[in-house]
Order: sequence, then C-alpha cells, then structure tokens
Amino acid sequence: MSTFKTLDDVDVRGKTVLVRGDLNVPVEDGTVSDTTRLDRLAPTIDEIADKGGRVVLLSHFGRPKGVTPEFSLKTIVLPALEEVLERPVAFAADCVGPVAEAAVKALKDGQILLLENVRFHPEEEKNDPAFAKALAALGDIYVNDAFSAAHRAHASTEGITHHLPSYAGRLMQAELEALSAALEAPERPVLAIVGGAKISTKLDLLGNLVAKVDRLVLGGGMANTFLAAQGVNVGKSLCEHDMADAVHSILAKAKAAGCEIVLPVDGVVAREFKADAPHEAVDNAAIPADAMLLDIGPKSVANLKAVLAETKTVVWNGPLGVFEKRPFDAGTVAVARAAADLTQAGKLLTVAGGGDTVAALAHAGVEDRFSYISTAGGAFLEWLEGKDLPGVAALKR
Ligand SMILES: Nc1ncnc2c1ncn2[C@@H]1O[C@H](COP(=O)(O)OP(=O)(O)O)[C@@H](O)[C@H]1O
Ligand SMILES: O=C(OP(=O)(O)O)[C@H](O)COP(=O)(O)O
Repeated sequence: MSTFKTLDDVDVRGKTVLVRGDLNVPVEDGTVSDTTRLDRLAPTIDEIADKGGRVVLLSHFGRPKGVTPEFSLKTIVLPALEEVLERPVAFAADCVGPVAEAAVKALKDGQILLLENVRFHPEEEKNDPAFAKALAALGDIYVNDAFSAAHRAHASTEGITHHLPSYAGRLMQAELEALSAALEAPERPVLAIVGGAKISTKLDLLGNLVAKVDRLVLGGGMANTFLAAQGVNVGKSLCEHDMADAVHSILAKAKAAGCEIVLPVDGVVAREFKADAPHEAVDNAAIPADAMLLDIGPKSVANLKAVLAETKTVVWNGPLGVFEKRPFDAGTVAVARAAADLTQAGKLLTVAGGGDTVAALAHAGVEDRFSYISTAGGAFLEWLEGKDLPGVAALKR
C-alpha cells in the first residue's frame, strides 16, 4: 500500500505552505470552549514556521450558507489560535482572490496567515476544480493536518492535492497511527456510542458501522430520529423526521449483522432550550408534545452503565444530550465517568472523538482517563468502517 509523504520529506524553508487545519472548534458564549483542535494542530504550524516556511492556514468553520459574520474565523477563532501558538497570526478576509493574494505576498519566512472560512465559497463543498486551483495558486506546497475533515472530499481537502505537492501534517500522522494501534484488532464486544446533533450526515456511516460493532448505542438528536421513525412522539425535540426510511434501512442492516441497537428508554425533557430550564424525566411513551428531549434519562443511564460493564472496547462520537446546558449534561457525564473508571481499572479500551465530544469529555473531567481522544468524530467513525477517507487517499496518490 502506498503511503503518504510527511514534513520529513520536504524542505519548507522559504516556501509558502498551505496548511489545511480543522479550526472548527466548539464555541460557547462567544469564546472557544475547547481548544483541543488548536492545541493538536499547533505542532505542525510551529514546525513549519520554525523551519522558515510561510504558513497559510486554510479551514472551514461551521456549516455556513454563504458569507455570514457568525461563521467568520476572525472574531473568535483567530484570537484563540494566537493564544495557543503564542505568536501573531495575520488574517485575510477571503481565502481566494486579490485579498488573499495580497496577504500571502506580504508574508515573510516564519510568519503565519489565516485565511477566512473556506465554506464562505459554496465551491469548497462542491470540490469545484477551478476553486481548488485558485486555492492552490496561493502556495508552493500543501500540508493536510485536518484528519477530522478528511471524510469530506472538498476543494481544500481533496481537490487542491491535484495541483500541489502534498504532505500529511503531524496531527494527521499521529491520529492515523494512534487509531490503528488502538483499534486495528479491537477486543470484543465492541460498542459504538453515537449521539450529537449532526444527523443526516452521520446516518450513512451508521449503516456500515453496524457491521463492525456488536452494539450501537444512540443518544442526542440521532436517538430522537430513530425513536420518531419507530413511532415515538418526540415532541419538539431535535429530530430529522424525513430520515425514517434511512433509519429502517440501518435497523435492517443491524439485524442482518447481529448488531444490537440500544436506544434510550427515557429522557429528560424541557420546554426551553436553556440552562436550568424546568425539566422532568419521562419514559418515551410520555414525552409531552410541546417539549424537547435534551438528555437521556436515568433509566437509560443505568442501562448504559450495565452495557459498559459487559463491553471490552468503546468508540464514541456525539454527546448524549445538550451537555453545554446544565442539568442536561448529566447523562453524558455519567456515562463518560463510568467508561473512564472501567478504562482506568484496565477493563475497557475507550476511544472517543469529535469537536463537541472532546469538549463534553473535558466537561466531565475524563479527557485524560480515556485510552485515546481523537480530534475527529465523523472522520474517525468512517475510518473505523474501513473507508479510505478522501482527504487521506488524496495524500497517497
Ligand atoms: N437531545 C439533543 N437535542 C439537541 N442538541 C443535542 C442533543 N443531544 C446532543 N446535542 C448537541 O449535539 C452537539 C454535538 O453534536 P456533534 O456536532 O454531532 O458532535 P461532535 O462535534 O462531537 O461530532 C452538542 O452541541 C449538543 O448540545
Ligand atoms: O467537526 C467536525 O466533525 P465532527 O462533528 O464529526 O467532529 C469537522 O470539522 C467536520 O465538519 P463537517 O461535519 O461540518 O464537515
């Protein structure tokens, strides 16, 4: 199998290096609530800058529809990045065209420039060849250090590699090595926990994941979507009602593969999406039509603790509830701590990842008590399915 080139294979001195990072960090109250993705990207940026390369950073942030100030990388992410790097980072208000070109031209050896959100151009997600070429025109070489976005065949992760010598960054290398070491031959039973808010974009991967794991526990908006597809009235909960067919197809695949799907049996509901909103725990059959499920309930937590006790390997992406708003963090925190305790007792191997998942595990105080924490969520699960991730495959070409 051909493998990719790394920073060991190139002299970056005096070169303009386009570095694709994943600066899609969780934000709470106008600040970055978890800097893990920045911390883990920093060694690649430092190495290139210290060797005299000119670093031009490319990233997406959120899922904007066109240019929206709320998704600018300038306001919240840029200051956090400068703090992590402990060096100044210049900024250009566009990632292609004259604004970007002028900012790149002004860069000196060892300096760093961040370009505005690549998703402000719809051509990014379409992997438009002309847009990929325009990005590539800004640099001499390309380094992909965004493992967590490697499941996307976008212009800044895939298309650009057709135009520039391409290398893997240190985080990309480290993630692939760590995940292979932990999960190449996992001890069974293997349990996957998938929660969170990204539903339709993660449903596809569940269909394959059920063939790889013995049990699949669902929480968050993903669980709501499964419950609704099975006729449970989930009220005003986060749910993609039009995904019922996809859900039934996954349930059929799980059955054929002998994978047990574990859904919540109860939930914590509230009528307002805010911390300390009046709330109650109810069984699935009693979810009020005007309320939202914001966490799994105590019976579901007890179930999951029992399931964990008979599991050898856990892979986890997506919080089980709205962990950012107390007390709706309780389910995620309880399950995370139970998994961490079993890990520390040497009874369980735990691998978790995802921007918000890492923030949730840090909130639970267990980020150092899992076996491995990945910066990636969806990408890590797709890697686990055995898929050749487009962003990684492009580096191997
Ligand atoms: N029941 C729920 N209702 C609404 N949002 C939820 C629910 N459960 C979890 N979430 C939200 O899901 C988000 C994380 O989802 P996602 O982006 O898929 O995870 P990750 O970034 O780890 O891959 C969190 O902001 C959390 O508040
Ligand atoms: O946060 C990310 O993925 P994750 O939610 O699976 O951890 C990546 O930045 C990819 O973002 P996307 O799912 O909008 O392509």
